Amino acid sequence: MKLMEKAPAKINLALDVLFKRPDGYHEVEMIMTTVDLADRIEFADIDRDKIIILSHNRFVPDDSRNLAYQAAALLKERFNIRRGVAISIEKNIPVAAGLAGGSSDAAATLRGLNRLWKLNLSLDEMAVLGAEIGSDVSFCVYGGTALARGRGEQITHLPVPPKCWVILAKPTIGVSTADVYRRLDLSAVKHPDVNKMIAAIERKNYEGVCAGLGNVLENVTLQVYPEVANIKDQMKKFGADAVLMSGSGPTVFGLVEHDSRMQRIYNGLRGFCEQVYAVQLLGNRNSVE
Ligand SMILES: C[C@](O)(CO)[C@H](O)COP(=O)(O)OP(=O)(O)OC[C@H]1O[C@@H](n2ccc(N)nc2=O)[C@H](O)[C@@H]1O
Ligand SMILES: Nc1ncnc2c1ncn2[C@@H]1O[C@H](COP(=O)(O)OP(=O)(O)OP(=O)(O)O)[C@@H](O)[C@H]1O
Repeated sequence: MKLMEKAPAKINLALDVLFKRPDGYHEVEMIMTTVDLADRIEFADIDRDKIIILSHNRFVPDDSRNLAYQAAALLKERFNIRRGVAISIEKNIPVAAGLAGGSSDAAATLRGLNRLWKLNLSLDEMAVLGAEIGSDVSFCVYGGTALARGRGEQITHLPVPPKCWVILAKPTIGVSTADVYRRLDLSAVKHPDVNKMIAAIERKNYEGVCAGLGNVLENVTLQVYPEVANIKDQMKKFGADAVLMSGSGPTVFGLVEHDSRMQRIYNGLRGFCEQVYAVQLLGNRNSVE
């Protein structure tokens, strides 16, 4: 038997870090939302008791370093599954971009194998398992829009944000999340107002969402990679209503309401940035269905 799951990318509309915890992780408050750019993952039964990862993207590991592999291995171990599976990843989300591509693949693998292996797990149960794989995986199990707390695994669902275009631009550098958190100096950050962002989302107030964008990791990455600042400047120049780096970067996103302005920004950025996407903000929980 074969089945398919969609694994959408996320952006962080707000990312605040409260403090560094004794376990080395950082306590965060983030507003995450899914966008209409997704990997497609196919799961197929195979005869041998083995996990096989297939992908045409040379940056995607095909062994136990792959987060989809780790999700399958976790389910096999936890539920004593003695079956094999071939996991084919059609990679559409840029890798090491701050868009949770690997985490979303892991979450889609939990959902897909839950169906293939008839495990009967709820989304809440899969979200708890997902946290063992990575901090962004729990959110990705649900998709939609949420406040994520703790190290990212405590999820409170939020309504769909106001409709708009999201232009994503990824400079040709890969950023290590661990490295960005390590460099963060909490005494020198400007904290975003996460509650204000939640209120703007609840009221479907597009201007409020634009005004509230903020990410305490942005300056850390900007200082190491000036090309990220350059893309931010260009996006503003071409007319984005608001611009922010997603997650630990390096992808920058710009929000815009009108189709014609979206087209202008997209065309302008394509001139000097290879990976540019114009996508819709999905933000509802059906985005993973
Ligand atoms: C930057 C974000 O993507 C924003 O959504 C997340 O906070 C990071 O999520 P992630 O990539 O799933 O993170 P993980 O794979 O769990 O952790 C990677 C590394 O980032 C650091 N890390 C991550 C999450 C967190 N709350 N505090 C941290 O300090 C840790 O050094 C960890 O070793
Ligand atoms: N399924 C996967 N897809 C892409 N990268 C993966 C996958 N599994 C493991 N990786 C590894 O994870 C690294 C980070 O890639 P990923 O695309 O998940 O980063 P990211 O978007 O910055 O994640 P996050 O926003 O959660 O920090 C890659 O360099 C790659 O080696």
